[in-house]
Amino acid sequence: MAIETLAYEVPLKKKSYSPYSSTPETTAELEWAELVNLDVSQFDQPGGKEALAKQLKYALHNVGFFYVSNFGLSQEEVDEQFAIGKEIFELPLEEKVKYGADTKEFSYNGYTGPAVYEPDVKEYDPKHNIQSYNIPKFIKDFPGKEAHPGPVQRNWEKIEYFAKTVQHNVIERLLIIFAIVLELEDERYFVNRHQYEIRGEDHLRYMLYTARDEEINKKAQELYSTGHTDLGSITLLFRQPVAGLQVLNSDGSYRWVKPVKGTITVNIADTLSLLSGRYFKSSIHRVSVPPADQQHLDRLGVLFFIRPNNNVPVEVVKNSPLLQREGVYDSLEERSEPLDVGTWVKERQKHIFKNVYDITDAGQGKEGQERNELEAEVAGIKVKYWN
Ligand SMILES: O=C(O)CCC(=O)C(=O)O
Ligand SMILES: [Fe+2]
Repeated sequence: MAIETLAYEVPLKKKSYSPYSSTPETTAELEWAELVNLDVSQFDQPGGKEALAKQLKYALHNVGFFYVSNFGLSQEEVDEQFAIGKEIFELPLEEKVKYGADTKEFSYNGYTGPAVYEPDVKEYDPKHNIQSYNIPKFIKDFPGKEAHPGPVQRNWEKIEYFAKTVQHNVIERLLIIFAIVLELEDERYFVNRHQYEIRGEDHLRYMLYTARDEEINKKAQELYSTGHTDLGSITLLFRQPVAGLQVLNSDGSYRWVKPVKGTITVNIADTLSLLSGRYFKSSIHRVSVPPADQQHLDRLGVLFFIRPNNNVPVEVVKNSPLLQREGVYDSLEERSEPLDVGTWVKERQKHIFKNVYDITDAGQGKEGQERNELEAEVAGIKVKYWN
């Protein structure tokens, strides 16, 4: 059976953009995580999605990270997105801040960087060298291209095509695979909770880590970002070969996540984990300073942060034979009041803005506690941050 017809239109491809040249891979000997690679072009073959579910099951529960390949976008189309990101960050700061995210509303959409949310942030603060430009879904709830800077305006149709192709070829297929893993009668259970046309706080993010001096890297404990879980359903990372991303292994040590050409790196995030009764693992990850031969390179990424629709209740999926057998239903956290995804996302973003960025020194919580001790309750849900 072919994937259901699109509920939204994928616009036609436009003429190609000049590609952003790739950098060589690191020659450093690093401990890489071993991750499965899902060939999502198998999805529509007979027995394809069931085979993919089988392949993914262990990683979903135990690892929370995997790769996706053959997703129907050429390397050239991916490179174009890196070129657009590069052009955005090369704009003068005065121009970028015109499109600054509404941090008072704890929104991420638009430009963020030290100049926007923390003008006096220390240069060794993990957030000092990060800039992002976030674009929400291409739906009527969000402003059109006129609300964005030149490089986004000029490439609007291309970005829309890219985002919707990813939604159709990767996200919807993964959501069906997740339902098959849980043995749900309704394979579209998660798809129906991630409808493109319905408001949700998903976004496409161009993200740049600017290379820093050795001395500053040392003060920052050799980290670009400290350990965390993502808050949405899944995160997709289109990457260049600059190593940095690390996942916390079951033995308590971090492993590097290799950028593999032709793949998207995917990780499971908190909200999907919550919907699965925490059976799906929201992976703990961080970004290290790159290995010595890449430390001088700026590190650009193109990411998708996927979330369920705002009107979806944060509640564990019912009637999963797998969750039943695994005893997940017997040990669920009680909730006294219903919570919807929109409220949860907003409260969590507020918490991240107020607490996670408010660190007095690299690697420490604001009251001096170690970062791996940071634990809080947000909208009645326990959240944690790690070193
Ligand atoms: O840049 C990366 O590789 C990962 C970024 C990340 O973990 C995040 O933005 O949540
Ligand atoms: Fe993350």
